[in-house]
Amino acid sequence: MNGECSRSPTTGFRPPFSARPSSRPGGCLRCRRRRSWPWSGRRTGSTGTGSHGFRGFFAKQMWYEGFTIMGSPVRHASHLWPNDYANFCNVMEEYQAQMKALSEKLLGIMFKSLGLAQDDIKWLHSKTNHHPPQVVLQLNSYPACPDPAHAMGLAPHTDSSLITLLHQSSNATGLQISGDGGNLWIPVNPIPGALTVNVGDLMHIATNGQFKTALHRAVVNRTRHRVSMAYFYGTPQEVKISPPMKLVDVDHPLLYQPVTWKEYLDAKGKYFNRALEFIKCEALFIADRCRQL
Ligand SMILES: O=C(O)CCC(=O)C(=O)O
Ligand SMILES: [Fe+2]
Repeated sequence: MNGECSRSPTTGFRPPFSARPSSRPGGCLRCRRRRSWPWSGRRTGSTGTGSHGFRGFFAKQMWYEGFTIMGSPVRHASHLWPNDYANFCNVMEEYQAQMKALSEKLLGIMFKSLGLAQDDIKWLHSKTNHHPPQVVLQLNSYPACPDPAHAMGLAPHTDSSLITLLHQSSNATGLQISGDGGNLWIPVNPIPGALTVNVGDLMHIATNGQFKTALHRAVVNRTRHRVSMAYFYGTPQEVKISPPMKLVDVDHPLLYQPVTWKEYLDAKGKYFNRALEFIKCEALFIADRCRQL
């Protein structure tokens, strides 16, 4: 971890999870007096509401709460808004359908730009593959924070997906990206009507490092409550990801061992931002270690 986050005091803040449950979906988003969404602390397993899945890697709590959706959000939404969850669920399902189509189109273009044909990436095409790609929709909320310089929204991380399509609310800035391992951070400000596309770890593996995974973070805002929606498009559960041989030659040796997304997520769960290092091909891993001695 870097910068201001690591220097932050561990006291002085109340976490932003103070709202009462609302009976109306989105009601709290419209209410100026409420500082957060009503869903903190109800995460069970990998879906539902609460703090971020990777909070365990950081000593400090993130100024953040989220709602993770895989497939239908009905179970969690009906718990949050017992009398009125259908509209929310319909919108989320329609959004996921649109994002899926867009992700497949973008991935096709990205692979094509590397000279790859459909046959080289058969696993990508859900129509020809019996196992659908794994996808996750993550709703992120960053309430206004009284001292943004000493708080972290979402800690520096790379996404584990192939690609992530990110919608940011246009009322506040927050997303930042780093091309140099976290020394310099560049804002990626929202453009109304535009999505941000992040290259994730799986794409990095699948293209033998030609598309590089993007280190990013979200900072918080003193007066504005910011929200974002991240749609993570991954690979089918059982598929071992490794680059097509067209991307491997003497000048571009195979960088990573073949992994399924599940195996990669296990590595991410253990090593977090160093997970890619741990799935490197053994010879490269040893060479890296020797260089560090
Ligand atoms: O809120 C943002 O801009 C970033 C969200 C993000 O990086 C994520 O959900 O993985
Ligand atoms: Fe992310």
